[in-house]
Amino acid sequence: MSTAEPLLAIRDLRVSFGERTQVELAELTLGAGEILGLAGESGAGKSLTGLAVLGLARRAGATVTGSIRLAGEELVGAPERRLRLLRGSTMALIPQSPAGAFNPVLPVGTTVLRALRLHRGAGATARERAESAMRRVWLDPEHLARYPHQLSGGQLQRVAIALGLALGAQLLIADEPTSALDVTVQAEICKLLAELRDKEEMSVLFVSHDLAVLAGLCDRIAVMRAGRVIEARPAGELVADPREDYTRELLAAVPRLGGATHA
Ligand SMILES: Nc1ncnc2c1ncn2[C@@H]1O[C@H](COP(=O)(O)OP(=O)(O)OP(=O)(O)O)[C@@H](O)[C@H]1O
Repeated sequence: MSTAEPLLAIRDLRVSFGERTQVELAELTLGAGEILGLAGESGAGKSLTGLAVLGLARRAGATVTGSIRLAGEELVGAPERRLRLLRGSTMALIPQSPAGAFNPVLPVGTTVLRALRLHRGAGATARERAESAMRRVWLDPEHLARYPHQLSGGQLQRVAIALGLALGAQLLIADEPTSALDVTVQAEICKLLAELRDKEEMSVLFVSHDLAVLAGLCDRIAVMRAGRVIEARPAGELVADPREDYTRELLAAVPRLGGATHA
């Protein structure tokens, strides 16, 4: 990758189902060590954008055109095999509910080790990688021996992040990763993502309808409406001085961000 190119560069992206275009992005970029928030009301196209980056929108039946470059590599039109490989190495999905990512009848470590062996080959290092990744998400590696139901929602989410780290992800695509968690656990996951950004140059595309969460975590926020980005700016600026009425309305709905003054 040339140094001038951001880790993720989206240009002229269009995601459609039949005649209906649901996402139309002229340009959106994400640098190494940056957390970009995707905000907007339900149906704005946030998740679909994340799915398109992961190469999963086509599998969901969408037509995807334009360009999505990850570390200099074009993803739109890339073979499914290549996309599957990238999903297990360069990028990882952090889902809303990590429970779905783990087999309920297996210790979470078994799922993690299987994924590591599948993507990174066999070897004694798989266990070491898994244990080291657990420490990076502030969990004792002994948690690998537990079953999903023996872990709290926040712990399970951290194991999901650990799996992405162990696989070597440079980009985490987090789709509402905290909305199923209570507020203190939410804050803990955000703190962890911020630490991974600061210490490891991790990049995160953080999809959320919760502007308060995004404002506290993200370097930049892109506000989506009807499939388009209507403003994308540094988080602090966007919250303090929104340019678009729609952004102002979204902020007004969040009391913690001064809804009382905007309402
Ligand atoms: N598989 C699909 N088939 C047809 N339309 C779809 C499909 N997936 C998403 N859409 C449509 O694309 C639009 C964008 O959906 P998307 O899930 O990206 O919204 P969102 O901003 O993430 O909303 P939410 O916060 O509710 O998840 C919606 O109108 C949705 O109905």
